[in-house]
Amino acid sequence: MAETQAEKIPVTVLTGYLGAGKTTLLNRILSQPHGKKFAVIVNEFGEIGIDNDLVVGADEEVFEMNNGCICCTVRGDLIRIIDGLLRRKGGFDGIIVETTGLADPAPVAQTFFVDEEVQAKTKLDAVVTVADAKWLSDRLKDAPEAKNQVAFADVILLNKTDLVTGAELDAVEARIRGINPYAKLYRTQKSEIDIAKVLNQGAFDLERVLELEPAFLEEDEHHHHHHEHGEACGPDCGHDHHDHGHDHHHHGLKAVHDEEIQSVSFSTDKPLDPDKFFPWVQNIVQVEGPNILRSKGILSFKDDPDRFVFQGVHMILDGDHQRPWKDDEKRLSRIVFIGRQLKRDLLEEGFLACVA
Ligand SMILES: Nc1nc2c(ncn2[C@@H]2O[C@H](COP(=O)(O)OP(=O)(O)OP(=O)(O)O)[C@@H](O)[C@H]2O)c(=O)[nH]1
Repeated sequence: MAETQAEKIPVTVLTGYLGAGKTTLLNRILSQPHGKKFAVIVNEFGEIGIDNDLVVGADEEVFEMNNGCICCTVRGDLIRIIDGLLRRKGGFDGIIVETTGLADPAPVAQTFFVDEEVQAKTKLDAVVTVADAKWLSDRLKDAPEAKNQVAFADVILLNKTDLVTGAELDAVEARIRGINPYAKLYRTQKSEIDIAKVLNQGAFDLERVLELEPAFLEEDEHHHHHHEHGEACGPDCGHDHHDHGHDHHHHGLKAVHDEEIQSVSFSTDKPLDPDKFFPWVQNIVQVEGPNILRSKGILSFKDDPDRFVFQGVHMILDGDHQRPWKDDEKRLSRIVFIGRQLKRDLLEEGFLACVA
């Protein structure tokens, strides 16, 4: 039976470069008393699942695609997860897909037009891009996916307005407008926005996407490129190579390789010494800051009942006690760095030297 547009579940794709404020926005959406039931799909670029734990009220409705390889698996994985969601009883008022900061939104958006089953039951409502007012101009120069994220947006949150001057803000807004004059744009701090401006936009305009990327709906067989991404694919990278053909040539995904953006992550079950950890991490992001785009960690400190969560964007670090470790929870300290030319051995040695 044919379903009308109205009966389809709206899907919001939340994108934005590393550390721009996507998770902050997601948490806002989930915390507001809207009385709606959302399914959240979190896709992350990293070897260890951390994003999932940072989402408030994470439960079985948070699906993490911890595939370590953004380009090749995201679409197959996404289809599998959405198929699973659609089979669940009760249904959802909406699906929110938070993409990795490095993702080109094109293949994600493509999912909702190419897969028949998904297409029958869902509709892409809007691509919402969170842009970092402080770093976006730099990323537009060196990261094609940052440009694509702006280009694909229906709604743009120009976030972190507190970190720039009024003149800088006007300049970055002008850059955005040069790339995407159509999107609704809101200036925000801590991604604070009325969710009615983000959800149920009915804004995704396929025509405009086709204009930007004429090859958008082309099918082809080029799905053997994942090894270009080297570090991104671990030995347990669960690729589904039989998934729907997707086309790397047309989506600028090679840029991920060309720029050698990679992630390294480490973990230890031995408690850390905060007096060793903080000086170390502060120093490393100062020294390696330009190369470290993003860092994050969930840490267990000696004699501390609370989980400590920290995040960094370049050399700006932010951290806090999150909540007590649960009795049945493994007190594992995990840390992830995403960046260019990362010195894995140096980082690992430094991190492990913080054990109490
Ligand atoms: N100064 C400032 N910091 C902000 C603002 N919004 C978010 N942050 C901080 O920026 C960091 C990154 O925010 P997240 O919401 O985790 O960003 P993200 O886009 O989800 O990051 P990834 O998932 O790593 O790509 C956090 O430490 C936030 O607290 C803002 O408006 N101003």
